Amino acid sequence: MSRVEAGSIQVERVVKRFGDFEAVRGVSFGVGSGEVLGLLGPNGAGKSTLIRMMTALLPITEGEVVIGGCSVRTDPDGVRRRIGVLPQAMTSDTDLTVEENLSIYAKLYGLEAPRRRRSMEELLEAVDLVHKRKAMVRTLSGGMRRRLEIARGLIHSPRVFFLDEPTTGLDPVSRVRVWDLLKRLNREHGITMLLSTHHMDEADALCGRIAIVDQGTLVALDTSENLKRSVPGGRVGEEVSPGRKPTTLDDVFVHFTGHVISGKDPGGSGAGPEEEA
Ligand SMILES: Nc1ncnc2c1ncn2[C@@H]1O[C@H](COP(=O)(O)OP(=O)(O)OP(=O)(O)O)[C@@H](O)[C@H]1O
Repeated sequence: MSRVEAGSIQVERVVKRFGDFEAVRGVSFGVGSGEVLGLLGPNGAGKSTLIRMMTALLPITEGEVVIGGCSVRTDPDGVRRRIGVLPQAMTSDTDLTVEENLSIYAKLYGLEAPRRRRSMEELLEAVDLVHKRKAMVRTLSGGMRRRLEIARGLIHSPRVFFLDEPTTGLDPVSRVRVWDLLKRLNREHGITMLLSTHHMDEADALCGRIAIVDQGTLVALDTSENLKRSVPGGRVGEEVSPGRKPTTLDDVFVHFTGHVISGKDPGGSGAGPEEEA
């Protein structure tokens, strides 16, 4: 299989029904290998349901998802091997060390000892936690813990990484640090990323293209710039005339969904500041 295929995602006419309720209503889109796609939408739009189907956690009612040439319907285990997942909630074990958390996941994925050691070393380096390898997770700052969980999600070298609200709850410094890490992982390793977020600045900072979902339907999919231009009267960058404000992704979001953005907490809550230089 070529590298291009290994990191690609195809979502074809995907439907999810819970009883009579259609939470996802025939969504189709593709993500190219190495692309970073943002998934935006108001609460209840169907983002999590879509991601849970794409990550083989929830059966698809109709349609198909193919990741790296592997069907979620017919080969969910194959999909699980090809993808990494960063859940919204922090799920690392606080009573284990950084290294132990990584090691458990590496073993779960069946990585043999030499590859396990190599992968752990590379990732500890990548997420800048070498100096914390023996630290108990409960002693880490929120930002460090999130970086550990990013490393954990990549322990088996997946070509595709799903991230559910990767920086929610982090303080501003930690958020930017996680953004920088994700950008570097994408740039240097070509990892395809699909991330859901409630933060327009995050989508703008990280995502090559942005998909907006509302009431189970894909209502827009394009680059941030093109989305801004597509809003009536939308102006970006140098096109902005003096005295006029540029169109923001917030404006785009309101235009396509009729909702104002929820969950705007770039100041974070409760995760504590970074404890390191
Ligand atoms: N297991 C379930 N049974 C019934 N309805 C469900 C189930 N899971 C989700 N839903 C419904 O499907 C719709 C989409 O929910 P989903 O969690 O995917 O939205 P979301 O876009 O991720 O929202 P949020 O941003 O709040 O996380 C909602 O109306 C939700 O109540």
